[in-house]
Amino acid sequence: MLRIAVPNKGSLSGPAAEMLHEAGYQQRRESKELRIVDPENEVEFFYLRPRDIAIYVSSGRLDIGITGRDLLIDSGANAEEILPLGFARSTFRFATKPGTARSVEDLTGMTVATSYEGIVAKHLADKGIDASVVHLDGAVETAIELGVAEVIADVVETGTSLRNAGLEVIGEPIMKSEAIVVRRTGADAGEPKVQQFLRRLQGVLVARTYVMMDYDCRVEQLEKAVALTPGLESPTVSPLHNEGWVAVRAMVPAKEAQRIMDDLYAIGARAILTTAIHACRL
Ligand SMILES: Nc1ncnc2c1ncn2[C@@H]1O[C@H](COP(=O)(O)OP(=O)(O)OP(=O)(O)O)[C@@H](O)[C@H]1O
Ligand SMILES: O=P(O)(O)OC[C@H]1O[C@H](OP(=O)(O)OP(=O)(O)O)[C@H](O)[C@@H]1O
Ligand SMILES: [Mg+2]
Repeated sequence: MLRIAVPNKGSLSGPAAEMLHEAGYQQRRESKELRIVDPENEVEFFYLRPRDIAIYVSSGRLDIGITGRDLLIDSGANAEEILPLGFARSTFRFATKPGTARSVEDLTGMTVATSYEGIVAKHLADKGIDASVVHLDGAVETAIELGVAEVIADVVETGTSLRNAGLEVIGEPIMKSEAIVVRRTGADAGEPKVQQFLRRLQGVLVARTYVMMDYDCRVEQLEKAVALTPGLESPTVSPLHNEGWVAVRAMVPAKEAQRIMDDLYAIGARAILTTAIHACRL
């Protein structure tokens, strides 16, 4: 049975459960459940604190985990990223009150409050900056106002939390993060059960980012049309009953679907349809 760690709370937990559900796995019914077995898929899910997941996986007791890239790096655990999942995207940045510091180099001698001590201490050491780090569990934006630190280092997505606290970012992002699948460093990623799990999640990612496009076009326009919809391998082209026309079917990126439909229409394609993909294996 494959043993998988899933975030039990916070920004990662809802989208992770949703993705697993879309991939056909049973998920817990109540947020208090800490462990469930999905016998049909031969998987056991452990609902753990996102911050602890890389540590459990590195111990080898759990085969796979879903966590954030920033949490993995901060933990220093012996685990590695094997698949990015595209949700809980964020940056990790320094911020302070306007006028305190203009660049990261100005942080020398200051105190930085953060929940990600591992990332911050390493970043400062790599840059050769001598600053102290104070660990806080969360809501670090308030630390400056309350005099615990001059600078914070925190997760930034929209920037609303920083703006509300009257803070501005300093320097470039320390790192970019998103939800990821982790595995113990050096563990056999080719194991069939692990591969099947990854293929299912990849299927969800593709189903979320692509749509199926169908249209009819004149044979003379086929090459131009196929250039607009090359598909993943190559589009399916079938003859129509009316001579001189073909039907084309190809997967296209969902974000570009409307533009592609306009371009296809402009070269004479008609009956252009897009449909959602519910699941796939590439
Ligand atoms: N506002 C946000 N937007 C996108 N991702 C976020 C956001 N806040 C946190 N994350 C990501 O979620 C992960 C942190 O998960 P965690 O559950 O520990 O924190 P949280 O979502 O802030 O919840 P908590 O309320 O427990 O602090 C990290 O990978 C982080 O980058
Ligand atoms: O840039 P934004 O869109 O505002 O998002 C970033 C904020 O979201 C998270 O906070 P959360 O609400 O999880 O609280 P926390 O600080 O207690 O973790 C994170 O720690 C930032 O504070
Ligand atoms: Mg948080």
